[in-house]
Amino acid sequence: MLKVEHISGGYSHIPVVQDVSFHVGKGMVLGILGPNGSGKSTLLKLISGVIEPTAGAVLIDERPMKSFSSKELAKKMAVLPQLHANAFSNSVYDTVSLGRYPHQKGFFSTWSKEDEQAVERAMEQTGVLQYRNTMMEFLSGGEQQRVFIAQALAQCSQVLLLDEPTNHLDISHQKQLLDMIRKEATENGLTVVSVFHDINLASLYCDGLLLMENGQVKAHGAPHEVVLQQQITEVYGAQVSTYAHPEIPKPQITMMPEQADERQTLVSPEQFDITKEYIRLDTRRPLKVISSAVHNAGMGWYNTLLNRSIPEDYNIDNVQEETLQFLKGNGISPTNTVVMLTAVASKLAAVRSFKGNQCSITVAVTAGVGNAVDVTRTHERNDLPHIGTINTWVIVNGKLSDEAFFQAMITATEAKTKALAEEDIRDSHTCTIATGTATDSLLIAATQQGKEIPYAGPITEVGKLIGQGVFDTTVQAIRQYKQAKIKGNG
Ligand SMILES: Nc1ncnc2c1ncn2[C@@H]1O[C@H](COP(=O)(O)OP(=O)(O)OP(=O)(O)O)[C@@H](O)[C@H]1O
Repeated sequence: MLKVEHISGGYSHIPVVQDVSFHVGKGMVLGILGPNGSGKSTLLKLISGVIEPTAGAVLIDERPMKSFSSKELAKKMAVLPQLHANAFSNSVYDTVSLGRYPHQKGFFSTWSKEDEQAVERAMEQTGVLQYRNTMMEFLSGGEQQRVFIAQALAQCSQVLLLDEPTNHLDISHQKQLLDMIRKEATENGLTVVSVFHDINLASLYCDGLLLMENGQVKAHGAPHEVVLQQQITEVYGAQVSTYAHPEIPKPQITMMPEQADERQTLVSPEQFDITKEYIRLDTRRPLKVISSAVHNAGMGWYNTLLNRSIPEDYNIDNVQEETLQFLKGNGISPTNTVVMLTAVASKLAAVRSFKGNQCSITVAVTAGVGNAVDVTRTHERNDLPHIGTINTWVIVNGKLSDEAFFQAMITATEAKTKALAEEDIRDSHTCTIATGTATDSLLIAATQQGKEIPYAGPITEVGKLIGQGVFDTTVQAIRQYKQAKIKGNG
């Protein structure tokens, strides 16, 4: 649809954009990214013909842009510029209607039904219908921005060029506008080229991204090929971190602030609060946590870890709501706390620390093994999970990479399984050695301070600590559980 071939150009012979080429297919959205002054707006001006290229060409449907009359071109391409100097002394309706100029025929133009429909539709799409008779100067910056977008849409062109369309818009209107543009592209074949300052928005809404640096193309491709941690850090000169969007396959970035919280946090068993109701750890600085807990599972940052002792007849169907009530009732922040549940009495928890040369860990385990299962034989049974759970926490005084977090989970699970074998814990149905229970939960947390620990497999220092630590602590917790059962107070 739109082809830009080796285009160069700038202002009064100052070359800004140099040798830029790309192609945008019908119905595609291309986002132009780059730091201030990298030439994004100049590139848009070269494409729209506002400034004459010194080299290269722009083609629409394989036809050179130069060969279009200005009215013909306006039917093909609509432009939303960054600044709107002559915006005022018009009503909203009149401003949007200006977008129909290219469709007027003859010297005495007539306003057709089609013109009226296009204006009404554009005002509706951008949510400015309610302001139709209001003068532009009485609107907020964001409302004016939406009117100008309506004007560009009313033009009903095949290509839409936008320069920071979400500038001035709050998050709700950003979403509304970009959802609408995306829909116009996908459903009605509108081709869009838009400058973005917000890399995350560009990644969410664009099919392709073009990253500019000093007037040249630094990278061009799908969002996952352009939004790369090192590339963005280098081009923008700002330390960023990339992460996956939690719901859709689009990369996102976040800034890394210079002023991090540097208070040293070291977790040790003495900091655990063990009451009748729970085993609790509070830390000064949040821990990075990955867990299969019942409350705040997954990956996140939390100041409080809770392994809550519940009665055997606890109603698990209402667990989310009940947990929330429990936390609120005890003045514990629901958004800052990870919660596990156990039917084992808190006093039977084993909490121990293990020290290496580079890091240390604390392991806390409650081991209710009355209903242990052999995972390799559970396909032979069809009963529901019974209460009886091994809850394992591993807290590392150190900085784990993502890879190390997952390796720590594997290492801890293997060590737990070995502890069950050591203690001859068996599946009551198959009489084979159990590998865990039906509802085991695991938590790996780290202070994320100090030099990064890249791996946590069994032959790394932290892996060795986790292997020995989880094994010893689980064995101790199982023995305490067995003892209590014998005495009848477990
Ligand atoms: N009208 C102009 N006359 C002369 N130089 C200009 C003009 N407009 C922009 N420039 C220069 O061209 C270079 C690129 O500017 P441009 O506006 O294209 O960058 P940009 O990537 O859109 O920046 P921003 O993110 O700040 O909007 C800058 O060095 C700028 O000073």
